[in-house]
Amino acid sequence: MMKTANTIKEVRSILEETKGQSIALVPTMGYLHEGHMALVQAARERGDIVVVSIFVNPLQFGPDEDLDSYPRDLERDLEICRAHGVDVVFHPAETEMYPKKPELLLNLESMASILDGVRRPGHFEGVVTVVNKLFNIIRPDYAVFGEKDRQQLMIIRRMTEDFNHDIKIIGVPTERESDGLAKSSRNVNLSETERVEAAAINQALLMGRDLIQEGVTDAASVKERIEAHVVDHTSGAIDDLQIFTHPDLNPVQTIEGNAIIFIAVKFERTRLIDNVMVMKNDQNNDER
Ligand SMILES: Nc1ncnc2c1ncn2[C@@H]1O[C@H](COP(=O)(O)OP(=O)(O)OP(=O)(O)O)[C@@H](O)[C@H]1O
Ligand SMILES: CC(C)(CO)[C@@H](O)C(=O)[O-]
Ligand code: BAL
Repeated sequence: MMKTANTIKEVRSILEETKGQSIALVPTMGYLHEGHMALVQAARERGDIVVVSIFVNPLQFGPDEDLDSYPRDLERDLEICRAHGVDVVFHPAETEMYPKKPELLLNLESMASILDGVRRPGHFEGVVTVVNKLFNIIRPDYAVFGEKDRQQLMIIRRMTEDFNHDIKIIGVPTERESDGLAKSSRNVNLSETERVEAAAINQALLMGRDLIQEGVTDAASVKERIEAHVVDHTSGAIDDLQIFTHPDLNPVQTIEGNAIIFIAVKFERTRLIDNVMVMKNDQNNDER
């Protein structure tokens, strides 16, 4: 039977009883969807005990961001977890995670000097701080994150290494709606029209990927074509659009090797992100 815990003491005592079994943690901010369940599935394949944490972490939201309108529905989330065989849900209150204003915040260097590290100042510091706390509270053997938030995944891998956490970080490919839109809790905050338009984000990325694979090497022209597609098909504004080398995340002008295209699009109430990997030397892309 699934167990739920609201306090650190409770979750530790539940996990104490599972001693000797491996633990796989799936950190989330709730309002769960099939993307989260792909993470749960990956966790289930590795760990004996699957723990899902649900915590909307205020520390990773900027003052003008959507902390208040971030969708929440704990009862629905618990039902979904139960139906997917999750063993433990950890759902702490803000006062449990931050009884005091943290004196120590983790600071980030170059990996947060691009993309959402720049667009959302302080965001990744908030993410790595809470993930570091979750790692210390749950002490998992595995922790699972989505490639939709690829920069986050890369930063968490690095934080795990820097802090010598003995935890294997698992990355899971992006789950998509049938029209290609990356599943995201925030999609519910799109208007009906925006939801239809938002399919153009992934279409544009795939078009960019195709151009590169057909031999276009000039990053600026690829970006221009992607931008034109999004502008023509949506009412959203491009907040960010960058092509970086994979896996080093260096800015690229002439695309010669593997690359990642990142995009962020702002609709009226909602900012969506997506990315695709472009493997130049073989056809083994991680996306459709
Ligand atoms: N479509 C998806 N496919 C795979 N993993 C996903 C997907 N959406 C979210 N995740 C992963 O789920 C974990 C928890 O993410 P979170 O709770 O913020 O959900 P989200 O849908 O990304 O919400 P948001 O709307 O805030 O972007 C993260 O590791 C994230 O990368
Ligand atoms: C990893 C995470 C749960 C930390 O709050 C969050 O950034 C998310 O949901 O991706
Ligand atoms: N999915 C990343 C969490 C955030 O946007 O704050």
